[in-house]
Amino acid sequence: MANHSSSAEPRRKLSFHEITGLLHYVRPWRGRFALAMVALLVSMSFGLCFPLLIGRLIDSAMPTEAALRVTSWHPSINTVALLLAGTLAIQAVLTFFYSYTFNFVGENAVVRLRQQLYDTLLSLPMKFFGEHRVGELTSRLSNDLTLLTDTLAGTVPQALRQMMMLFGGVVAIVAISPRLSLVMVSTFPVLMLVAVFLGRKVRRVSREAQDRLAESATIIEETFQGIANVKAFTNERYEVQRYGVGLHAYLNATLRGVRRRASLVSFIILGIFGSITFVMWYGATLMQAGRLSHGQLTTFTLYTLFVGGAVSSFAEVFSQLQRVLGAQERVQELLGETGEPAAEAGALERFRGDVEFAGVGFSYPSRPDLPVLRDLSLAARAGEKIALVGPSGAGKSTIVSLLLRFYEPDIGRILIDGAEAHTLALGSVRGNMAIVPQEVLLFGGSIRDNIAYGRPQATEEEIFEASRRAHCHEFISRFPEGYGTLVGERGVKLSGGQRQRIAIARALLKDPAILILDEATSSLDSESEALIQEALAELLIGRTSFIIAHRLSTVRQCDRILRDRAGDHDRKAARTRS
Ligand SMILES: Nc1ncnc2c1ncn2[C@@H]1O[C@H](COP(=O)(O)OP(=O)(O)OP(=O)(O)O)[C@@H](O)[C@H]1O
Repeated sequence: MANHSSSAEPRRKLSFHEITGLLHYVRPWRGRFALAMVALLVSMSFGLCFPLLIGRLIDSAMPTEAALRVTSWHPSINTVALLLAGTLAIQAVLTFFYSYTFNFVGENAVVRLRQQLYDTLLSLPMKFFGEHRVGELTSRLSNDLTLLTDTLAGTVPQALRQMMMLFGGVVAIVAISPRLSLVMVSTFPVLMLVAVFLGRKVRRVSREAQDRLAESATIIEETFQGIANVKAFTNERYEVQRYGVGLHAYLNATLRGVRRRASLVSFIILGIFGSITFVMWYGATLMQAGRLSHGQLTTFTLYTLFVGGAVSSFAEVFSQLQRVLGAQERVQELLGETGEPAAEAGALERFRGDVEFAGVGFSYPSRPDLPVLRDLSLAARAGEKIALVGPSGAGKSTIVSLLLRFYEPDIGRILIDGAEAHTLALGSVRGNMAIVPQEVLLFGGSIRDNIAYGRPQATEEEIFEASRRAHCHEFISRFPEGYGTLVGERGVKLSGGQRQRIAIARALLKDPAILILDEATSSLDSESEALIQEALAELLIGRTSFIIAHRLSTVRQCDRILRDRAGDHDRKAARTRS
């Protein structure tokens, strides 16, 4: 997945505006960031003094005529050595400071962004989650944001550093010997042109190799997903062969890339050493003619290395910036999605529990041509129990989703206590409802936390009370750590019946006016079943309940049945009090 996305990364033009846009994320720490910048600039200035001092050190040892002509300042070897030591010490301290600060700001900025993104994602409507894959969203939260941290903490400072090296270096070499600079610079365009040309070819091939690898990964994924099929049809050989063909294509593309990369590397090494030799040769002739001192040539060579290093690092900086701008665009896209109006149950309005569906028609946004509900009408007075019965795919869960306002109906109205649901605060609508699902999902935490999920501000006593009424107090108390017992991967594993009763306790704690119950289809032993039935009876009292029913006994206890016999949307409501 990661491979694939990186290989599919489109090439894009970098604009100055976009790059500076990245700095937007560090605004809350702009003081520190600016200070780190200053430290970086000062540290680099000291770094640029280094070749100069080394040159002076050599000239102090060999005070030739040419050396004496360079400057009137002729310090002793030890003075220069001390200055060098001082420069290095200051540089070390500043480097520690700026690299720590850039990382501090980068990490903080991205932690904040992660939080913001998670916040936005959670507020998005269900429609959004129907259209995006979970893998894609977690990849945004992890990969894209990690890339952003690396850039803010690493690439931005690196780009600044290299830019300074380049300009400082070029100015220095021109100042030392314009002639020699001309010779050096003349070798550059040829080198750069060939490197860019070869680099482009390498990139194209390595992208192709990544695509081939992603394709063969897809073969593995498909095979493992359908492993039962593969084995049943004894197609193992066939799959191995299919994978082999994919791998071969990858290998061919990779080797093509390797050949090109090898020629690029050998060319670059030849180019660098060749131009240094060329420059040194010309420098040596200047030195022989007494027009350049030993120290100057050394200084010149060191600056040349600085400039060469800076130029060669730009390719990497650019590709990193390109990748991060792509990532940033995707993150911004997500941040720009419109969320649901705040669903927190702030000022909760207490509903009576009258619910009415009036001529409701609905199809899912992803499949607009396939109506799921057509002209559904149903009125439930406060406290009534409605059984939703019908074959799989009839639309029972869809009715519940509309009630919870995960989606809005295409036509018709849903009324709660006589008011149109979409005019009520979303927080109040959901705050007045609780759902006991068929498969209860417990979070990795304590049993107490899991029950309090229904009302996080509930007191300990209220939690105990809800557990007693849901018949789970007894089994929880039997655990050595009681309500503090951890559930989930690292804790105890609860049975299906126990988890259901915890979900009932959770709903009791929430004390909703409207209850949605998706009855479990799996059969439990009769004792567990009896406990759940008792707990449910307690929970249903005085609430409007929508029960997705699978058992006749449950249906019998309901006031009304909404039935879809064949999934042909021919629904009729019938009163069947037994
Ligand atoms: N998120 C969705 N996007 C698109 N179509 C959906 C979505 N959820 C359900 N459907 C479709 O809507 C129809 C009704 O589904 P729903 O889940 O409401 O049925 P159900 O009666 O609850 O079935 P079951 O008893 O199997 O849970 C089905 O045809 C299903 O394929």
